[in-house]
Amino acid sequence: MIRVLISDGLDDIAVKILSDKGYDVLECEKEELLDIIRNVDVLVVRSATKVRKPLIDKALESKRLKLIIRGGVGVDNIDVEYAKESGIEVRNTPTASSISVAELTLSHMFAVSRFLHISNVTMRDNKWEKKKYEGVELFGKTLGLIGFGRIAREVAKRAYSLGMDVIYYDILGKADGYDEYEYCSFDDVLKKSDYVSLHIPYSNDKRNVIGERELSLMKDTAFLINCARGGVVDENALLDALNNNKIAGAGIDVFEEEPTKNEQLINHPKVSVTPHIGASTVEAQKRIGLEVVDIIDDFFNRKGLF
Ligand SMILES: NC(=O)C1=CN([C@@H]2O[C@H](COP(=O)(O)OP(=O)(O)OC[C@H]3O[C@@H](n4cnc5c(N)ncnc54)[C@H](O)[C@@H]3O)[C@@H](O)[C@H]2O)C=CC1
Ligand SMILES: O=C(O)CCC(=O)C(=O)O
Repeated sequence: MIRVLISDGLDDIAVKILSDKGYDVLECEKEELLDIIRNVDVLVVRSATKVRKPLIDKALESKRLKLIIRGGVGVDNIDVEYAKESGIEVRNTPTASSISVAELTLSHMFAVSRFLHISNVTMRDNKWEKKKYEGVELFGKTLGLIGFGRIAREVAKRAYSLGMDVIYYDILGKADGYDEYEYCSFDDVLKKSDYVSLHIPYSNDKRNVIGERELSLMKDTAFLINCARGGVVDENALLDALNNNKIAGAGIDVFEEEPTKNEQLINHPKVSVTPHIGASTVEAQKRIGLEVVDIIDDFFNRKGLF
């Protein structure tokens, strides 16, 4: 029987379909993984479980693990090269959560523009700070996207329909078929935008894409939104920029360390925070779950093992 181990959870419908199809489905906490990994064929994770060399080496003791699936986009929590060298296939679900992350990005843009984050806190403290909370409209402003892949394109479409001008930079260059948006250099996106939103993967080679230099290029009135990965932004440089009024605010879903202990950042009045919930919607998790089922079916049918 093909055994599928789910760490970090998977949508209930997907778990039921897998069981109904005859897979032996186990769910475990990440602390139990090292004990169980030798006895499974498939490992399904989200972002909390780190699949590094020690865990892969444990799996190699039995050579049973054949497939690791990241139920999500970023595979920075998996040592993909080492897994592949060890004969273990790694897959992800790249499109399933794009709309959810795009909507969260817009949510942070609205939050910081209209003080939703801070008035939710102060009103619970019996304060009525109406005069302090004169915000700005998104309409007519410029949104600058760093990275122009699947999520950024969903953000662009929505921002454009709100009356924003959209500019973008991507290491791959200008994208075909998007003439309503302007392609700019990296520095020009930072200089021209009222909102800079990051939609790039985390890379060990280029950790802090946004640091002191980049923040200094932004307008004093601009907002930085990070629903991509912690570590893409230098959190100390961001705090300095916020405290020195170098930028107007930030919306952050992802942190250098998760769960974050950066209390200065999460309690900052100019910052709207969420605990890495970009993909945490009913719809995205259902799509991810169903895609995970398809990946497992395809993999074992392809190998003639099921
Ligand atoms: N907050 C959350 O819960 C979620 C966060 N994410 C993050 O969002 C990231 C983007 O996801 P997608 O749009 O689906 O990926 P994608 O692969 O479709 O797009 C990423 C784009 O960034 C570009 N890029 C890479 N490095 C760059 C750099 N240094 N400067 C400029 N462009 C660069 C690539 O060429 C590509 O076009 C993921 O890698 C993941 O880390 C994804 C899903 C959920
Ligand atoms: O699984 C999650 O909630 C994290 C989503 C994410 O960051 C991703 O898919 O890259």
